Amino acid sequence: MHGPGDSSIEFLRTHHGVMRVPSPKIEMVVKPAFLPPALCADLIHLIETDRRPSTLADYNGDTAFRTSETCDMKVEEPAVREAERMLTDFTGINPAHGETLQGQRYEVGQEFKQHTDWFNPDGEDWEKFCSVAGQRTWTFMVYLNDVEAGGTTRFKSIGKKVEPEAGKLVGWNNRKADGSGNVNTLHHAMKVRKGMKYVITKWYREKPWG
Ligand SMILES: O=C(O)CCC(=O)C(=O)O
Ligand SMILES: [Fe+2]
Repeated sequence: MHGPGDSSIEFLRTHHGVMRVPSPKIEMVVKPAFLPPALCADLIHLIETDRRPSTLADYNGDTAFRTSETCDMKVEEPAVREAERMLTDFTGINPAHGETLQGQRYEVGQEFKQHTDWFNPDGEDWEKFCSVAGQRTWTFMVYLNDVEAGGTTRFKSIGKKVEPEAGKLVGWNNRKADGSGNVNTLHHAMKVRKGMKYVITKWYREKPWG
């Protein structure tokens, strides 16, 4: 049995249209057309009107590491509430374990270089980011638009590339069976070559968030 901050492949596969990425190294699913086009458009509008330069939890000295812009999605907005509700139904995770839904916007040339979403328990930022809510359990992100060129999310160690497509969801377990971080979740949001890219991301924690 898994905890309230956790999802499972078995549960996710009960939803219509969910594909498991066929790799024993990672628990990962893709579901095309998870969010309807009108909701994607509303979320894009919110990101457009309220964005700031993205930050890094573990700053590594590379100012070009994450060049996108970020929006903390406000639950007062009906579109955000609807997306949150759909994510709760889909993941089966108690929403109290979710971080604030985050929007991302990438212009041509912007990217988020290879990283994991889980934190290193031996790193200096563990205390700051994980002492209360614990490790990140699952990541679920949704592409909000079709990108003209580029913007692929590449998982190098499993040889998987996920192409942006309006409404498509991708989700993965950040941990191995023993609860430690899975290095096979390393991923790179590659540079947008043409057009713009918008995504929303939901990260879940072992313990309740804030
Ligand atoms: O935009 C993407 O394709 C991935 C974003 C990402 O990895 C993140 O925000 O942690
Ligand atoms: Fe990431």
